[in-house]
Amino acid sequence: MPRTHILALDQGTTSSRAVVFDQAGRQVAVGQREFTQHYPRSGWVEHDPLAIWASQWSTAVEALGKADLVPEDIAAIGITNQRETTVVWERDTGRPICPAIVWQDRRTADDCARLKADSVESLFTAKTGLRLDPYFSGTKIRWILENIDGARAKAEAGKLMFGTVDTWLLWRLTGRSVHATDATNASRTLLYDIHRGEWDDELLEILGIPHCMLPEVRDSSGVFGESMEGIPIAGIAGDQHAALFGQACFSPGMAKNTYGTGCFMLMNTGEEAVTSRNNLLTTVAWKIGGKIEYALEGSVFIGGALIQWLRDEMQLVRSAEECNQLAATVPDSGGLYLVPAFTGLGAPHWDPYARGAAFGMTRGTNRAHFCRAALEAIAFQSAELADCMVRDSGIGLKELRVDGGAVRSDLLMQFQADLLGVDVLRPREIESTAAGAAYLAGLGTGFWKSREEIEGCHEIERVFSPGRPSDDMAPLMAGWRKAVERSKEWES
Ligand SMILES: Nc1ncnc2c1ncn2[C@@H]1O[C@H](COP(=O)(O)OP(=O)(O)O)[C@@H](O)[C@H]1O
Ligand SMILES: O=P(O)(O)OC[C@H](O)CO
Repeated sequence: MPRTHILALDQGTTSSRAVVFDQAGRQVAVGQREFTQHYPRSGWVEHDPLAIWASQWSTAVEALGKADLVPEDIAAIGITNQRETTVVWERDTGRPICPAIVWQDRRTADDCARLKADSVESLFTAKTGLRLDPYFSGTKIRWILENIDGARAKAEAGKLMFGTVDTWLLWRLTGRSVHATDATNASRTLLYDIHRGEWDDELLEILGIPHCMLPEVRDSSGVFGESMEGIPIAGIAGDQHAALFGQACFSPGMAKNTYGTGCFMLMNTGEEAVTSRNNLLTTVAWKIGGKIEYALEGSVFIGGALIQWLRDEMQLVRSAEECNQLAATVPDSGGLYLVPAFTGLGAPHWDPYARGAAFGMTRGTNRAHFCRAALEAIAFQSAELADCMVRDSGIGLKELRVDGGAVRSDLLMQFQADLLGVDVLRPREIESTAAGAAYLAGLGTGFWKSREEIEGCHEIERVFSPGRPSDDMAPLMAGWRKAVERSKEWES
């Protein structure tokens, strides 16, 4: 019997998802499960690696069940994942030695500041395309080696394994036999030279991380191993890279923005690793057929999570939909700006000490204004990224492809188009991340033959065109920039 479907495992920050795709690239079933976030101290964010694994596994079972398929129907598995989140486990027992340190975690801010004072940031940036920020895995690994009893000795003796979440899932899926990652995930660790395409011994030495802990780095598309059910695992990419692929942004200058927990804008720059002069990151778009293609990236830490915060912590609304309905009852935010620097600020500000703030409140400020300001904040942050990207690449943005949970908000999409002054294209399947993982796995096994075939699977559901003159938008953007400046260096 021919294998007819691809299974994408999309391990996100707040939930694990499994999505089954058919040959036409259409989603036929989805399983999704949230798992617990742990905030043991201010600025710390942790996950239980076993909860990640259990939730991911159960969503796969759920999705196959919903699609009425058995493992023998699946041609390949693609894995895509929250990036940078750091897992360290024992080679022998498979037991994690501590909770996973999540990408949002700021515990290594002081370590990064010390490294900056040692003037090594330019070295890290030149090799990795990143910055010395607690966001990335490198200083998180060092924290574990220095703070978990016996970890350093065990690591040096080859008894510990490091992995980003893709590696952790791959290792479990293959019955603990394959310890590997792909070049996109490696490019988020601060340890990988994106130009040479290798782990970098000089950076490992500076951070005191033994090479033997690291996974082998492979292409993003191609067979990594087989799951215990005999399904080839044939594609791996960090979620933002997978979304770029899933949105068929295959040519230089094409860009996408994903509105999930955070917002991540990536622009394909082809074979050229463009160095940013505007505080963006240079990253691996994907590695296929042994060839690395690159992207510029702007990473905003809190996007859709601001809406969750209004719902869960502030209890201002019962759902994201209600937030949108309320926001639509007012013509504007009434001068209110919300800066969601809950875990510091990412691109282009890079301030781990910034904290969330609300500015411009008056006696007339109400719940609807908060909802509107929250949606607008997501768009303002993304507009700042687009501005930097255009200046860095020298390529004018022709359109922006969007995806992720928060693009369900028409109000947000329209406001984004108004701010950017270009069309915002929302695809039929807003889960581009999962689609990208599926495409990479499908290409890796011959299920799909070419990028052209994949382009044919990509359908636009709605185009939001700019509807307001730029003269209206410039003062709003100026107000946003003022608010951001005031939220900086709050905690020190
Ligand atoms: N209708 C909506 N309007 C605005 N935001 C929404 C809406 N629906 C979902 N969201 C936001 O989208 C985010 C979830 O998107 P998703 O792509 O699933 O995130 P992740 O992969 O980061 O877990 C949540 O933060 C949620 O608040
Ligand atoms: O889980 P997401 O979709 O918010 O993505 C997280 C990013 O990969 C972090 O860099």
